[in-house]
Amino acid sequence: MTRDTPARSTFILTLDCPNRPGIVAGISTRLFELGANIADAQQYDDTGQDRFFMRVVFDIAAADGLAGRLEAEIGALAAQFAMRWTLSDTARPARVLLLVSKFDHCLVDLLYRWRIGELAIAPVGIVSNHPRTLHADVDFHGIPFHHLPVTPQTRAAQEEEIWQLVQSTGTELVVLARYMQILSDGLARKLAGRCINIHHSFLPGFKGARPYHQAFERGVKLIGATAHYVTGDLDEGPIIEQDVERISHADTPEDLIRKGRDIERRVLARAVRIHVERRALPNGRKTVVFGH
Ligand SMILES: Nc1nc2c(c(=O)[nH]1)N[C@@H](CN(C=O)c1ccc(C(=O)N[C@@H](CCC(=O)O)C(=O)O)cc1)CN2
Repeated sequence: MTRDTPARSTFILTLDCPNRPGIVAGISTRLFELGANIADAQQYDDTGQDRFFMRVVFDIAAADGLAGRLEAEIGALAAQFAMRWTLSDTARPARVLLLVSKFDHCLVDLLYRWRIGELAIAPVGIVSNHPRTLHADVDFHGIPFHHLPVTPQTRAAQEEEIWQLVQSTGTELVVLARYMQILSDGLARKLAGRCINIHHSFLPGFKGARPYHQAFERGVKLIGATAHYVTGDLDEGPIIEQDVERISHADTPEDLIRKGRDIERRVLARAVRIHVERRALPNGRKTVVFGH
């Protein structure tokens, strides 16, 4: 951009609504009238649910109060179509709270991708139910670390501390980076649609604890990892991303855990990117994930 070119902002609009004619025309016309340029548009018509999904990336002349005006204009149109919608300024990274337990390979991987600018996130805190000494060799780059130990007796109080942290830091996304505590229904509801977990199996196989040991006993030939939104039903939340790798009869549970670490890391990183780029739209028990 030269000195004379006026600054432009880029926004991502996502929407879903009952399907009917005129949705795309309505959105594109309204954006045109606002002086926006549509750079990318993807849509999906779920004929089974009679529901329409769309993701639009557009740029527009930067101006004070622009986001507020866009929200008012799009909100008026959304009301006509009974849309659920989100509008994000791509210049503002998502504020992310990272939760971890003993195993920090996914956490370290996310911090690396953030540090090199690959992931557009703003880590606001790291929470572990284990002490900082367990991760003594990990540089958290000044991100506040919160040791919040938990027992069955203290779970409610510990979750309240997490919730207070979410609110006080303006957290927009909570990532369970191998956080091995089951969130209560209450906290899962408060974080609906903005809490991602990495489960170390190819769901729906091997839910719950120790999935690699379950897989070893079953004699599988593929292991995998699944990133999903967290709900009150353990490991049942809408799936965002998955991947697998081949294993053999000669692999021990420790081999599966070792091979699984790389799958977990890349699946979680992809899911966080999909979420912060607003490519995942909830669709009942499933998700619509637009291309990238
Ligand atoms: N409400 C939800 N909470 C969590 C989910 C979820 O889908 N919904 N995913 C889990 C992660 N997870 C598997 O990926 C998982 C974590 C923990 C357990 C478990 O049995 N935990 C024991 C304690 C284990 C320990 O202290 O080491 C427990 O909480 O009683 C199973 C699966 C994260 N939370």
